[in-house]
Amino acid sequence: TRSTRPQRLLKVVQKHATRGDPQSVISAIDHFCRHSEWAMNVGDEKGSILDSVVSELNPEKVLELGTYCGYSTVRIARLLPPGARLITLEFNADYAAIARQVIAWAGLEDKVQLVEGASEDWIPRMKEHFGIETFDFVFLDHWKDRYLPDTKLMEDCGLLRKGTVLLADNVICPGVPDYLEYVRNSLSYKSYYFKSHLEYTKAEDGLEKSVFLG
Ligand SMILES: O=C(NC/C=C/[C@H]1O[C@@H](n2cnc(C(F)(F)F)c2)[C@H](O)[C@@H]1O)c1cc([N+](=O)[O-])cc(O)c1O
Ligand SMILES: [Mg+2]
Repeated sequence: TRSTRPQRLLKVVQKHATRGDPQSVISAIDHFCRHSEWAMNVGDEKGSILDSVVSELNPEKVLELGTYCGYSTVRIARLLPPGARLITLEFNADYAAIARQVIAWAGLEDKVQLVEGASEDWIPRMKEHFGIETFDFVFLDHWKDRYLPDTKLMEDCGLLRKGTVLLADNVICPGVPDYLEYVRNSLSYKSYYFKSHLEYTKAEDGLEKSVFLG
């Protein structure tokens, strides 16, 4: 039977990227998705904005919601200092299996912990299961109707501290209107919009950076 898109992405990485070289993994995926088959990676244009936010913050503890094939996982983990940790949540076991291999090909498995399951099950267990008190940086790129409830859940679980940065993908396309309204109007956040384009297309999209004020 026909392969899946994530399986085709992994094959491209294993064929065209160099083991242990995260940039070559990123470039191989971007080239394939721009010239052969679109996929819902944050992509190179929004990815550069993601890079600049991570580099400026230098986070020790990172949470990613929505691993998919591991493209943004690799983008973030490659910039983390030694000892820093990235926990990435993925609901779909098939996607998780692909992402593990992409992350390993990039040589970043020591910095990344991929956890399979639902956010509402794992967010409340971050402290007792992973020994995480609070996160320094959260990248939201999972189901768009989960951005707001999961943000409220992270608040309620005490996982955000003064200065924690949330960066949300797709705030225009597909869009996350309830999340945007919340972070832009809540007195607990200072929010900034980074205008960009939907990955590998000319459509408008953007990232929303929201700093938790405690
Ligand atoms: O739908 C989009 N993304 C949804 C992404 C969803 C991904 O997040 C995982 N997840 C679900 N729950 C969890 C957690 F964390 F809760 F466990 C993780 C899903 O299994 C999937 O791999 C999307 C769509 C477009 N587009 O143009 O249509 C462009 C994009 O950049 C997109 O991100
Ligand atoms: Mg996205």
